[in-house]
Amino acid sequence: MTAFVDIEDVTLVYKGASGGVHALDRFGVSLQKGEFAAVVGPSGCGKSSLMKLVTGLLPPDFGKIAIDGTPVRGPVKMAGMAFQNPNLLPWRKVIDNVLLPLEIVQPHRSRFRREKERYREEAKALLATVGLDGFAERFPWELSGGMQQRVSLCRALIHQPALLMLDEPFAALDAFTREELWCVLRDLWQKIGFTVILVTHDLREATFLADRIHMMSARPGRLVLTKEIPFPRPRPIEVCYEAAFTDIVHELRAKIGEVRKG
Ligand SMILES: Nc1ncnc2c1ncn2[C@@H]1O[C@H](COP(=O)(O)OP(=O)(O)OP(=O)(O)O)[C@@H](O)[C@H]1O
Repeated sequence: MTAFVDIEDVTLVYKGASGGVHALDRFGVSLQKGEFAAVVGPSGCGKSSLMKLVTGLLPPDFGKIAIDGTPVRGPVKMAGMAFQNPNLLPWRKVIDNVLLPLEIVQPHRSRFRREKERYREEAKALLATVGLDGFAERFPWELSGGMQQRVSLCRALIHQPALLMLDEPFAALDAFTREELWCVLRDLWQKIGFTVILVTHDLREATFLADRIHMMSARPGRLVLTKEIPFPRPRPIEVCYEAAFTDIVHELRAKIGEVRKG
């Protein structure tokens, strides 16, 4: 089967006055359509750089990336993105933050004015799916951090991207809210069926959510191992408290420890 996301042998060097930073070295993984992948690794190993390459915000120095068979040569329209900071615009209501990509990304942009009511209904339905029914007309600063991150997920998904790129989206949340949001993401993914690349430091998060976890070495980031997560779907949150789950987390933690020491 051909891969939906194919990252092949990518190398990235940030050029600078002091000789450059070798961020990624011949990194490669591939994802099937609808797969949930997590990328973990020591701090500074090049995880965010990988996200920039896959979304076409930076070109690799070597190697190639293709999405759905098309080489990435510039910003990728079929990707939605969410980051650690929800980055909502404080002067726009929740619904207008969610609608923002539709004002930018074609073909929605040309239709937006004409079909605004339909789009607003879609945004409200998506907000309801993440538990924010009735919050569409609020401003971001009236919402908790977890609620803002739910809005950020809706904004990433409103244009129905085939690929969702997440860079530490839950890192700033408390442990309970984080687990709640894992379930929100799990449910959205199961309902809609997009492909996900999740960058995270949290090994429990990766093990709960992902089909496969890819571990990177310390910088320059190389692929060290790929771990298949065997728990059946749908996964209840209780799986995180089972011995088999904890064993995987410990195994990954030990491996990251080795990788950090080089
Ligand atoms: N624009 C840039 N110019 C120069 N060096 C950069 C730039 N962006 C990142 N780097 C360097 O590239 C390396 C990889 O950075 P990156 O942010 O991709 O790592 P990361 O794994 O996401 O880090 P963390 O886990 O701490 O978030 C780091 O050494 C970083 O300092």
